[in-house]
Amino acid sequence: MPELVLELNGQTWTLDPSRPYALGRDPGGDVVIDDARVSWRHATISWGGRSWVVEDHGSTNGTFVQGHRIQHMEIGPGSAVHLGNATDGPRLSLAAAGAAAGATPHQQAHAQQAHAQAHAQQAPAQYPQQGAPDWQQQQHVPQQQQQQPQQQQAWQHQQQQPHQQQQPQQQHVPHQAQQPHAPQQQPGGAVPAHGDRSPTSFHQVALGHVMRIGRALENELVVSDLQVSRHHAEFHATPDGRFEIRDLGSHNGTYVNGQPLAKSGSAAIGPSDIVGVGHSTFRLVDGRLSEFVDTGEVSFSARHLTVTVDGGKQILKDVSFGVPEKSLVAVIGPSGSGKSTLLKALTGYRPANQGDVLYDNRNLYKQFAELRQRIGLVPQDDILHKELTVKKALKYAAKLRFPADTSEQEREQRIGEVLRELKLDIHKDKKVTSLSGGQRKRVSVALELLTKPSLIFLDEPTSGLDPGMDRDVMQLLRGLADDGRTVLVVTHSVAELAICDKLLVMAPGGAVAYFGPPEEALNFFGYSTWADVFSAFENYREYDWAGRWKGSQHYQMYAADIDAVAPQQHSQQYMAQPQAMRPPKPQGWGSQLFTLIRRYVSVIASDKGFLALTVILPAVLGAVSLLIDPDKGLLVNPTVNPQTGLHVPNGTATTVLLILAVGACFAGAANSVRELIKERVIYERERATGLSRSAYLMSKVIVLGTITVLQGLMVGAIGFASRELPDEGLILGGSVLLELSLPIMALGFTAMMFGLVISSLVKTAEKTMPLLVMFAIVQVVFTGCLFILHGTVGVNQFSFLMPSRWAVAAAGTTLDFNKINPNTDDPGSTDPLWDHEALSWFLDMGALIVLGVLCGFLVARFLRRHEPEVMRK
Ligand SMILES: Nc1ncnc2c1ncn2[C@@H]1O[C@H](COP(=O)(O)OP(=O)(O)OP(=O)(O)O)[C@@H](O)[C@H]1O
Repeated sequence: MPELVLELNGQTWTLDPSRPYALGRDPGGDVVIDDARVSWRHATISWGGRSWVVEDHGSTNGTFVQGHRIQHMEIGPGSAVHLGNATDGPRLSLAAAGAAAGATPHQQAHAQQAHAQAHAQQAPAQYPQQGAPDWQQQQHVPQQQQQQPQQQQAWQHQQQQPHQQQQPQQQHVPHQAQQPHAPQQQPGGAVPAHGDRSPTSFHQVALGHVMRIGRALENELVVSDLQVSRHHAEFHATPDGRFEIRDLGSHNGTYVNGQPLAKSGSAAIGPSDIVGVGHSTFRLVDGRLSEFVDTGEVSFSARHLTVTVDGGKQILKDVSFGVPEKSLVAVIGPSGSGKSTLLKALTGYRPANQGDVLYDNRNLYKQFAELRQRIGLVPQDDILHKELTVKKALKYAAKLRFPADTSEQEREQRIGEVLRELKLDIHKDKKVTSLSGGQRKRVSVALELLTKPSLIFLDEPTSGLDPGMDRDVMQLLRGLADDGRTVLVVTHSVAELAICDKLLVMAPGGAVAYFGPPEEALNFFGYSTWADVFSAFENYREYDWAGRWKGSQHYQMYAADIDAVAPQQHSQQYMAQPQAMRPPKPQGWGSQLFTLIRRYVSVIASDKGFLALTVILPAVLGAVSLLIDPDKGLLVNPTVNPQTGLHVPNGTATTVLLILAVGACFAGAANSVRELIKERVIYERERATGLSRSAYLMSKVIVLGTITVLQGLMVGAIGFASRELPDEGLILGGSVLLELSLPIMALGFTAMMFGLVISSLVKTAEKTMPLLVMFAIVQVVFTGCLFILHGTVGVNQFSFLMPSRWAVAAAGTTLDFNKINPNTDDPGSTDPLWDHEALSWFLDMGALIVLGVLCGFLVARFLRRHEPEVMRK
C-alpha cells in the first residue's frame, strides 16, 4: 500500500495506510497545526482502500482543495489542502513516499499516542455547503481555552476515582472498598447499577439477628429522615449466613437496586445489592451493613440523550454533559431548541429514547422509582394554589408528600426549616397571590425542598420577573447549590449567568452548542452579547452548531470524556416495564383523598368571588324562569283538542323545564370547566411525587359534585316552588317539588362531569369557554322541549348522549309530559322516556347517572395524557 508524505511548514510526516491521521490544533492529534483558524479536531487523512482521503471533521472554518470547501475528498501525491482558509490557511502538501523525508520518531510516537483518542470522538454529520457566514470569519478562540481549568480536572479525577479522595474507613471495607460503586465502565459503556460513595457509617448484623430500620427511636437503626416510615424495614441475618431485607409496609417503599419491594415483601440480598431506604442506602460489607446517607452532594451527568418523536424526528440530539456536586448549571437556548425536552429527559418525566442520566453514577431511568424522591422540579408555572397562605400551601404539600405516619409536629418542623432557609417566615401567613413574583418562586422552591432533594431542576424560574428579582432568584439558586445540592436551571434570562458554574447552550434542533464555564461562552461563539449569539442561531438555523461544538477545544475539556461512552438504547426496555418503575405512594388512597378534599375546600373557601358566584348563578337562573307566565302552573292542560283527541300543550311547563335544565347544565359545567386545566401543572408535579389519579379525580367529583347538586336544588326550588304542581309524584308521593328537583340536581352533576371532560381535554384555559357555550346550546336543542325527538330516527338516538334529554325526561315523567307536550304530528305515538311511570323515572335518572360515570372514566383517561410518562398506567 502506498505511503503518503505530508508536508506542512517545513515539517514532514509519512502517513501509513493502516490508520487514519488526525489533523488539528489538538496537541494530542497526529498533525498538530497551531493556527487559530484551524479547529481543534479539524480533519483526518486516511487510506480509503483505493486512494487517500481527506475528511473534514466539522471544522469551523473549513477544509479546502483547489479553493473549494470540501467535506470528503480523494487526494494523492501532488494534492494541496488548505485548512481554515482557501487561500492563506495552513497548506498541506502531499507527495509520494520517497519524495520527502519521513516523520521524526518523536512525531510518530506522538501520533500513535493520540490515535486512540481520535477514535473516541464522533465527527459531526454535516456542514453548510455554501461559503461560511460572516460570523464564522470573526471566529477566534480565546487563549485561555488552551488551559485545562483546574476545577474541571479535579472533577473528572473524582469521577474516575471517587473513593481515593475520601476513604477514611477503607481498612474496614473489604472488596467493595477496592472496587467502589464508582463509574466503572462495563462492556458497552454501561454504568454499574450502584453508584454510591464512601459509607457514612457501619452497622454490625449478628447472624440470626434481625435489625429493624425506621424513623422511630425504638429501631436498632434509626434513620432520621421524614421519607422513612417509623418502622420501615428489617434486615434478617439468618444463622446460615444469608441476608434478607423485608419491607414493613413502609409508605415510601424499600428498594433493592433501585426497584421497589412489594409492600411487606422481602428479598435476599448479597454483597453486590444496594438497598434504598429514604435518603440512605445500605450494602452488605463483610457481614456488616454499610450505610451511605445522601445529604445532597451528588454529581450529575447526561450521556448521549436523544429524544425521537413520532415520525422519527429527533428533538433532542445526543446531549452529553456532566457536573460535580454543588453545581449550579444554567441551560439557555432559542425557543424550540429542546430545553423543555431536555428537562423532561433529565427528570425522568419523559425518558430519552437513547442515552442515560446518571445521578451520582446511578442510572436514573433504571432506578427512577427510588431516585425520583431525590429530585425536585420547579416548573415554570407555580405549583401552588394561589388562594392559600404560604404556610397552608406547604402544609398540604407536606401532608401529601410525606409518609402517612409523620406527625403534624414533624411536618410543621420541616416546614419551619424551609421557610427559614428561604427567608419566607415573615411571609408565611400571606396569601400566595399577594406575594411578588420572586417571592412566589421562592415558595415553589420551598415546597420542593420539603423532601430534601439533592438535585433541583427549575424551568424558567425568572420568566416575567424584573431584573432585581431575577438576580434574587439566581442568587437563591446559587445558595442552594453552595449548601450542597446540584441545581439545574433552564432560563431565558442571560443577565445572571455569571453566577453559574456551568452553562449549557442548546442550538436550534436540540443539540448542544456549548457546555462549559459561562464566562468563556461568548468568546466561544465569537460575539460580545447573547443577543448576537441568538441572532446567529436564528439566521443560521441549518448550520451544524453541534459539529462546531464537537470540533472545539471546549468540547475536549468539558464533555469529551462523558461523550466517549457509547450511547445506551433503552426506551423499549424502560417503557416495557412501567409497572416496575411506578413508585409506591407515600399516603394511602383514602388519606390522599381526605387531604385533597380539605385542600380544595380551603381553596374554594378563600375564593370569595367563586363562592358568591356559586350562589348568585343558580339563584338568577331559577328566578328568570319565574318571569315566564308567572301565573301558570306545570299541570296537564285539561282542554282536549276535539280533532286530535290530544291535550292542548302546556307551553309554560315545557319552557320552564327547558330554562331550569339549561340553567343546571350551565351552572354545573361552568363550575368544573376550568378546574383541571388551571391546576394542571400542580397535578403533573404531584402525580410524579406519588399522587393517586383516582383520588385526585374523586376529590374534584366530591367537592364540585356537592356544590353543583346544591345549586341544582336551588334552581329547582326557586323554579318550581311558586308553580302549581301535581299533588302526587311518582316516587316521593307528596314531595313533588323534591321529585322534580332531583333530575335538575342530577343534571347539574352530570354537566359538571362533562365540564371536567372538557377541562381535561383542552390545552389552554381559553379554549374552555367556547366549549362550555357549545355544550350548553347543544343541551338546549336536545331537551325535547323545543321539538319532538321521539320518532326522529338518528336524532333521537343521538339525544341519548345528552344529559339534558334524560333530566327533562325524568321530570317529564312526574309532570306527564306525553300529555303536557303531546306529539301532534303523530297523535298516537308517545315518548317512552316520558311515560308517567315510576319505572321511566328510574330509567331516566339511571341513564343520567351512567352518563356522569362514563364522563368520569373519560376524565381519568384524558388526565393520563398530562402525566409524566413514567407515571402512566
Ligand atoms: N411531542 C412532540 N412531538 C413533536 N414535536 C415536539 C414534541 N414536543 C416538542 N416538540 C418540538 O420539539 C422542539 C423542542 O421543543 P421544546 O419545548 O423542548 O423547546 P424549548 O427550547 O423548551 O422551547 P421554549 O423555549 O419555547 O419553551 C420544538 O420544535 C417542538 O415543537
